[in-house]
Amino acid sequence: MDAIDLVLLVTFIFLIIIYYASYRRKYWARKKIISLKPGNIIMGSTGDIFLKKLSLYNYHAKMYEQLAPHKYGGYYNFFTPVLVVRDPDIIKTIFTKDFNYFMDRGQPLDEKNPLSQNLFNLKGEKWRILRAKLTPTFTSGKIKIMFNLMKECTTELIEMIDTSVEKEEIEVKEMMARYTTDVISSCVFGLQSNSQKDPDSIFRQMGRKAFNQTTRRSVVAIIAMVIPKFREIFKISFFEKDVQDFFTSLVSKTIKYREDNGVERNDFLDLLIALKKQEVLTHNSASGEICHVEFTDNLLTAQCFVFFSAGFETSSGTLSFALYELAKHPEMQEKLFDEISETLEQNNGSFNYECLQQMPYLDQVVCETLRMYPLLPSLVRICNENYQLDEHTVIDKNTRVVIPVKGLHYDPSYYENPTEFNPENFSKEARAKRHHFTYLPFGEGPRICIGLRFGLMQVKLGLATILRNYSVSLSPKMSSSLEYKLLAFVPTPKDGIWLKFKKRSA
Ligand code: HEM
Repeated sequence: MDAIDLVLLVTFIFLIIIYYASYRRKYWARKKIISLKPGNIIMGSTGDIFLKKLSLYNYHAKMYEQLAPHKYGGYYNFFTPVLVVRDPDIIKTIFTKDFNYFMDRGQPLDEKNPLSQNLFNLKGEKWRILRAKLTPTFTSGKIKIMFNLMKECTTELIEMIDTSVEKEEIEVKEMMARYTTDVISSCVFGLQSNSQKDPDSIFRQMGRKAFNQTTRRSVVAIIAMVIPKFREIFKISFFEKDVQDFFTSLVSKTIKYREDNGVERNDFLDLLIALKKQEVLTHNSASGEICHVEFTDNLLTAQCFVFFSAGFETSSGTLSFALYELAKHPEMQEKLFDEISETLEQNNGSFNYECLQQMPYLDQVVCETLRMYPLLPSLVRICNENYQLDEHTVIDKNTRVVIPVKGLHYDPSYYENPTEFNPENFSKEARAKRHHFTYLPFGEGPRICIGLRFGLMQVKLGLATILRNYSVSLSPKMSSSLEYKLLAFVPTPKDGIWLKFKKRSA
């Protein structure tokens, strides 16, 4: 091939891409649905992430603002049209009444990878059966039993802060991750991860690896934006192989040990082993087909893994953001400290499950933290059948539907001065006035976070324990607003969260 042929070939390929892009980018216009300007020829509306250095975390909030005042509208993720639903009534219908059309998140599933068969990824009937079986594992009764395991970890939390408090300042994101890693390891696997004593414990190393924004992960994320099925086609797991191997071997060894020695520990693993004994689960789906789900060791391992991965980073993030906001607002911190002191006085100086549930201001602070810093800034559902959204619009089968959680949480028509941290947003009166579907830090409907109660409990226990012992203030190197890593899928402050801790007198 000579140089002219090569130039012609390149021009031809370029023209095909332009033609394909401009055809795809007219999708919303063809459907007469309002949409954002297609933006960059290759990247679509997503170009803002790369060109304007807008973090993925802030991106969907921006979509939400730009599509105002419409109830819904489209944008283009590279070449893929995505529907953003802004209206809380429609969101409610999608999450609840018409859930059957929007059951799945469109996560890639790899039949050969045991860890991929977890509750977060699973689709359709298989998800439905597993969810029904796992739900009783998370009742308040079961969480209450695990409370003592959780509480043991707070003794080490205080020891860990005591040993670090001599330092000028502490990076709390990492510190809180060490606490939640210990809690989750104890309550899920029944093992002491020792992450609070040893920052480089194997559990913490694996947890860090599972969430770090590596180059590999960024490249995979970008390719998956261009070709949504990329990970599914090439069976590319989100988690690195050594992380997967570590958890697979850990769970199988622990199950064997417990089964051989008749050990019971009242943790998630015990509850999952009990399900295993129920053998094959069958269910007659709505379509009449029979679906079999066998509760094998692999399926069990996948659930342990998702409890670990979904459980520690979300809770440690919430804790760190709460401490950051309380450091910025000493008057709120003191109000919370007073509530903690009173509660302790009435409970012989010790927290129990019930008293933590009965601390209204603690609840308001945690809810407000989750409003300002939702750990999943948007929720995704795939429409599995053509769906009549309203009298004008049908959503086509396989359309990706985004619920812009962060956008709703920062909408001034629902939250006055949304960029200000204000726990009064969650007073009884304020809650009663607001549409329920304008606050979605745990999602909603049948696919709502299964670990909600557990997550809230570990956050509240951690926060109350810390504030009972220390007051916190901002390190001088912290600015009053946070910048986030560009492609991280949970909000990750670029330079960490640095706080000063001062021991309170006993
Ligand atoms: C503050 C802590 C937490 C936050 C903010 C959080 C948030 C979320 C959100 C937003 C979803 C998606 C819901 C939807 O799509 O409608 C989710 C799902 C899920 N979460 Fe959590 N989560 C937290 C803690 C936990 C914990 C502690 C566990 C387990 C021990 C857990 C396990 C899961 C699982 C398994 C799912 C998938 C549920 C399903 O698809 O049926 N989460 N979480």
